[in-house]
Amino acid sequence: MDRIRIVGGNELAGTIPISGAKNAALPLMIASLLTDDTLTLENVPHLADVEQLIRILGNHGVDYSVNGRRESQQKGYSRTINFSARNIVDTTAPYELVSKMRASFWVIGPLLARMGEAKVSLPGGCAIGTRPVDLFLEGLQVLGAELDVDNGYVIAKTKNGRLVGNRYVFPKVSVGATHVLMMAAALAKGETVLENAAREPEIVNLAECLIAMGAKIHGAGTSTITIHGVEALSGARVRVIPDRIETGTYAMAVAMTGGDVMLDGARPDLLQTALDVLVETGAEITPTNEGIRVKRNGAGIAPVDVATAPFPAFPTDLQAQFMGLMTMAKGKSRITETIFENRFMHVQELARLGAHITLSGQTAIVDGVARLKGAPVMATDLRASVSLVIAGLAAEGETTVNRVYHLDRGFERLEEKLSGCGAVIERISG
Ligand SMILES: CC(=O)N[C@H]1[C@@H](OP(=O)(O)OP(=O)(O)OC[C@H]2O[C@@H](n3ccc(=O)[nH]c3=O)[C@H](O)[C@@H]2O)O[C@H](CO)[C@@H](O)[C@@H]1O
Ligand SMILES: C=C(OP(=O)(O)O)C(=O)O
Repeated sequence: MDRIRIVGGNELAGTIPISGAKNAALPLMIASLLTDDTLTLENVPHLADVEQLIRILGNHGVDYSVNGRRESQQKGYSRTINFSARNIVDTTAPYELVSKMRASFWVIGPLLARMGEAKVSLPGGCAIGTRPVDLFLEGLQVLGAELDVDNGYVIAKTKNGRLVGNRYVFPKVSVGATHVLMMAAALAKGETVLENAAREPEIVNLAECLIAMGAKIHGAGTSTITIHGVEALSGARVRVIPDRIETGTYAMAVAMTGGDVMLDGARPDLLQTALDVLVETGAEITPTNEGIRVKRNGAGIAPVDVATAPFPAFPTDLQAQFMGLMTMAKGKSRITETIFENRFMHVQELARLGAHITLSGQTAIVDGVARLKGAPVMATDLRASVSLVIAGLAAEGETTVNRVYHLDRGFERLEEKLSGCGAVIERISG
């Protein structure tokens, strides 16, 4: 199993290119199931989750080509991929494929909308909470689906071959359920109104894609999304937005080590709350035509309290990285996780590097220390893993992060991007 070895202590300086967003690319790829035409996606990141979803879509009969070829020549770089779901040959998404990744469950929406049936295994994904799918099921039922859960599979059918538009008020904001119901409603008969919908930029990216495919959608990016179902959708060409979580992660790395880095291609509007928090910690953030410039020097890191919440608030996917940063703040900070009930797995690993963190329910109290010391640590989930990388970059001596397959799910060329800015970081294979 690969490991990442870091020798901490260097400031970061240079340019880091920001990749396409994993969490936008995945639903856009799934949207290809809605049409028998070709959906072309630009800026698709080269990540383990993307490769896994290609396999899952392939099982349904989706063909793909990368820049006109089956495989990319340039391993590890964002690519343009054409997806073609001309013939859907199988409406079952099996356990072996779906259990590896949460978002693969989302195929249930387009399969049901286009084919009138779907059998999808209950999902896996990062172990950060119980992550039920009740909202997906309730919402699809409101659109007229008949559902059964049997042997770990959701078996879904439409009554007369087509879903029927309706009003659904999410009892809780859910990114995944908003994606799924928006895709399902795009081909339903009549109008659907989704209230208390997620407002994340990835929802807006998916809505832009569906609209380019001929869907009639208003209000994506607000809490109320209205969808007038159409009979069929066509192909389109759509660009995946830059990854706001990757952007925030590298911004926090610079805030941690000090230095001066240009995050090339980053969009500040996708993570304004997190950038504002970084400014409070003492980092200098400058939006430019190319992206976002992040600098910190001198005065050290100021402690700041944060609580995660749905967009536009501070994202849960940056909570672990921010905790990494706060471990070396000049004082105490409180970090409250409100989205997932078990997203503090990084606490005990950060403690191995010398961090002082205590947990009180859903709040972590971080008492900043003057220095961290390198140690072997274990990656437990995607964002937790990268918080250990951030801490390792600032720790004295050597840190080894084990189980880096978590990192490969969501960070394209991490070692290359960081070493290009002066970090001592390498992957040790085997
Ligand atoms: C691939 C992808 O885009 N993943 C992101 C997506 O995950 P995901 O779409 O799984 O997250 P949700 O927004 O659905 O989850 C939010 C909360 O709602 C709960 N819930 C969700 C659905 C449901 O049917 N019932 C229910 O109770 C979840 O357990 C969680 O507590 O949004 C999360 C919140 O921003 C991010 O951390 C993930 O990185
Ligand atoms: C939690 C994440 O992914 P997933 O929803 O696929 O588990 C993530 O991207 O941080």
